[in-house]
Amino acid sequence: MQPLALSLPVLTPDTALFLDFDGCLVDIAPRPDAVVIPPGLPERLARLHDALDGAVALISGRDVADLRRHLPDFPGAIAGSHGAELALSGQVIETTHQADLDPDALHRAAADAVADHPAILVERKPHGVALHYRADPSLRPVVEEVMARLADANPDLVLQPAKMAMELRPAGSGKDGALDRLLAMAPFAGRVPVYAGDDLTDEVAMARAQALGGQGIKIGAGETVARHRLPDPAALARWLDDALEGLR
Ligand SMILES: O=P(O)(O)OC[C@H]1O[C@H](O[C@H]2O[C@H](CO)[C@@H](O)[C@H](O)[C@H]2O)[C@H](O)[C@@H](O)[C@@H]1O
Repeated sequence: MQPLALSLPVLTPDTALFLDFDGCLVDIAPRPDAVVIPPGLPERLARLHDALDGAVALISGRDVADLRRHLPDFPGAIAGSHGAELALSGQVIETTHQADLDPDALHRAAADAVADHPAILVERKPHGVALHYRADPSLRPVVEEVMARLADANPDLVLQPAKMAMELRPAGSGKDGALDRLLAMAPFAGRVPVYAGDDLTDEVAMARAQALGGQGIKIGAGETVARHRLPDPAALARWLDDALEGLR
């Protein structure tokens, strides 16, 4: 494991800022629909968007519509569904579809497979499905077995371990690819990426940001490739506020 630098990156006017959502901008909640937007978060994001000339993006495993429900006024780009969706200026401009993926059928298959375990939450996703075992962590082996079976039956999807959950996401999607796509377009192109995230899915994106001369910030505990760490979303919020002062 790489030693983590004690200092945090400095945001400069040529930074491109990439922020994960669950566990990074908002605290982890018992269920996906129970997350609480911290007071001041929408305003903080809007101010960052202004200070960085629009170069602020959300990059999440959630789909774009879900993120928009939680942050309806977020003015920046959103890469949703682990990068399978990309939205700029309120429009989804790019979607990676699996021609033969029927999300309803996948959701039904997952729900049927765990019907004997009501503590497992089945999350329907437009590009896959997630099974959550947060309500009863002893059910993790059940979730892993079911998801491995569903992955075998759906070769266009890949398994993605998450926090107290397993997901199936489109093969070829990923937050590193989302970072690359955004960095190839205005207003992100030519800027230095800074990526903050808390989960396994963020590791490839933080590695990519650092390989491109930028920085990764791991939120919370756990092994990471990131050179920097903050303990929780509240600490990230404080650091972002300080960074905003420096950008004025
Ligand atoms: O990429 P992210 O923005 O971090 O999203 C990753 C997944 O987050 C959600 O699940 C996680 O957060 C839930 C709410 O705090 C929590 O209950 C769950 O245990 C976590 O795994 C979301 O439900 C997924 O769709 C996202 O892919």
